[in-house]
Amino acid sequence: MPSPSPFPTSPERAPAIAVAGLTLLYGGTPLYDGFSAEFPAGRTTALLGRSGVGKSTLLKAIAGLAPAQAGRVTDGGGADLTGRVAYMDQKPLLMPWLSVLENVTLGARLRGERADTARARAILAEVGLAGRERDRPAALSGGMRQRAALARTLMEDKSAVLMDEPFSAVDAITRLELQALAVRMLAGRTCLLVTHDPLEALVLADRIHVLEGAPVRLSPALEPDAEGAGAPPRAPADAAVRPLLDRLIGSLRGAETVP
Ligand SMILES: Nc1ncnc2c1ncn2[C@@H]1O[C@H](COP(=O)(O)OP(=O)(O)OP(=O)(O)O)[C@@H](O)[C@H]1O
Repeated sequence: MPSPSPFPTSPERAPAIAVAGLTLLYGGTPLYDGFSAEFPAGRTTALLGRSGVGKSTLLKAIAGLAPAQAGRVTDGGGADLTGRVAYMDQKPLLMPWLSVLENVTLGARLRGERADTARARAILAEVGLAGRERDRPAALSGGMRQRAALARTLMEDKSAVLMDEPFSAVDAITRLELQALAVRMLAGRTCLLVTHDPLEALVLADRIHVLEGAPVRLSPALEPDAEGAGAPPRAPADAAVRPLLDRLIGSLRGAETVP
């Protein structure tokens, strides 16, 4: 009998992610000022923007980890998202005193649940870390630590997933493999993906926004499928992807730089 997938389809219906009236100041300057946006249920939305514009802060605010002065995050129908969201930080944030396997099963143990170590091992194998389960994070390369953090996020099996540059530290081939894995595991979930790479956004996302300005504004969504590029994952060299890449690079060039 084939072994069950370590990525079961989430039993819960994926929520939309609706941000309403987000206001957040750093040093007295509003980074977000009454910002509202809705990201559709069951879809992957990529967020691009120049360095420092506020992409990570938006993800953190949605995860409840940024010090917002005002604003509400709901499923689009008024219910909050508590317990339904997995968040992967830009930095791997692994506990240095725990093994890789213990880091991946940390969420369950913090909740007082029995950790499913068989599933954790299967996910670690999927991200290319089979055989490294007992290592401490310090014994891993930067890219391996990022993959361990990705495994911990996948382990959470939430219907909404926030990922901040999840593939930035890995080599080109590993990146392609992890992108394919992400498409498989994110199917049916609501995902917000922060990336610096417009091509990565075009490979993975159903919708793409560029963040710009201070306070932040969101560009209208680019929907590659509606532009004839098909559904993700898209081949980076696909002829329909190229003009969209040019368009996104143009939007990023034209975006107001952040002081
Ligand atoms: N904890 C903090 N305290 C003060 N300022 C902060 C804090 N976190 C972020 N900022 C500031 O908020 C702005 C947006 O930061 P953020 O990390 O969200 O940008 P980003 O678009 O994700 O950047 P990058 O692409 O370089 O990761 C920056 O000017 C940054 O210096």
